[in-house]
Amino acid sequence: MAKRLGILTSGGDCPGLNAVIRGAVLKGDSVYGQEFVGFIDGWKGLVEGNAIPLDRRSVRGLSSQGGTIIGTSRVGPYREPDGGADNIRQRMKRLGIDGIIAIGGEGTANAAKRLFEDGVNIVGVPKTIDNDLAATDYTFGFSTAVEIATEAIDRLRTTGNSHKRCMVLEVMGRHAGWIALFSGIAGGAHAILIPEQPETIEQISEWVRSVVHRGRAPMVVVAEGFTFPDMDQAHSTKGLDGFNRPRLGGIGEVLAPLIEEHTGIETRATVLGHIQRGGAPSAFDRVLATRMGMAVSDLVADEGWGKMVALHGTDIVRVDFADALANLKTVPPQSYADYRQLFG
Ligand SMILES: Nc1ncnc2c1ncn2[C@@H]1O[C@H](COP(=O)(O)OP(=O)(O)OP(=O)(O)O)[C@@H](O)[C@H]1O
Ligand SMILES: O=P(O)(O)OC[C@H]1O[C@](O)(CO)[C@@H](O)[C@@H]1O
Ligand SMILES: [Mg+2]
Repeated sequence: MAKRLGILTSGGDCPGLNAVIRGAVLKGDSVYGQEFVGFIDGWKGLVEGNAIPLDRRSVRGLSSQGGTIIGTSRVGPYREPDGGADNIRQRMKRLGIDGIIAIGGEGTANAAKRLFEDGVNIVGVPKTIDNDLAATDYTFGFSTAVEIATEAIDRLRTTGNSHKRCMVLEVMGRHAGWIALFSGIAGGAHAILIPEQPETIEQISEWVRSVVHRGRAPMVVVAEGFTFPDMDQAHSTKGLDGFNRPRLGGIGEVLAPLIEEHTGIETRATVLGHIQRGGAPSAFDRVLATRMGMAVSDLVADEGWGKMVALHGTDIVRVDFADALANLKTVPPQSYADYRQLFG
């Protein structure tokens, strides 16, 4: 049985990461006698051998804390000169680590899958506020992000109503519009624009005008990955991230003046940004993250290398990395079409 485990958090942070760490350490310690270390700043800490001990005392009170106490980064495990499976296996041997628990999104899971195929003992826990991992029905962090975005919509509506303005709220969602869709429905938005379905400015303006004709102030929610039909990639003016992908954000600021130009209605944009990723997790996310942490302790006790824990219905199950990564979970066209009937 694997006794000494290294935990890392990789990719964007997400409310609930600390609750996973706490759940794993508490269950591992009390049920299996497992010991844990935390690698600092994701794969970087593993590659550089930078680890801190994680015992019961160090995870005290963690389930309500946002962020990750062991840090995160977008540095990959194959980075030269110290990365790669051989170096990592040697590093683990030197530190007496039997297996790695990688908590992260799709990129982290892809890196973990590759390490597993190269002979590293590794398991995964899925995380992302975007909720776009097909492996699991919900990821922790998503509920928190939706709560924050919904509160933002509620607040924007009172100021929009007072000034009779059109308000545009931009939320995260690179490939999937789940945060936009859920918060938009919860907040009664008049149009919800998601990466999965381009819409023309003419259509958006028609929805906005019809709201104004009813004497209401329009509320539009747009995901950062939304595109107009003539755009071949999402709006990006902020350079590349650590893994050379365009940093998104700012489509709301493009959309607002276009709405104003096409409708004559004064329009303001707000970009919610990292506020939706920071701070305390919702109660739902704390519970989900704690359950996933406890389940991953069981998984390593069974030496279920190459698998991730996931939520299926109300159960926490185990899935192979390969199956988990087959597809991204995007908003189904039919589901969007149903809600779209309510726009305007
Ligand atoms: N296919 C891959 N092979 C090896 N390493 C990868 C692969 N994909 C991603 N990585 C590494 O793993 C890191 C984490 O992935 P990424 O930055 O996409 O975050 P993530 O885990 O998907 O979380 P987020 O949801 O915030 O994007 C990347 O920055 C990159 O260094
Ligand atoms: O600012 P960062 O850390 O690069 O992350 C931004 C990205 O992270 C995500 O929230 C996914 O975690 C995306 O929606 C967004 O594009
Ligand atoms: Mg990613």
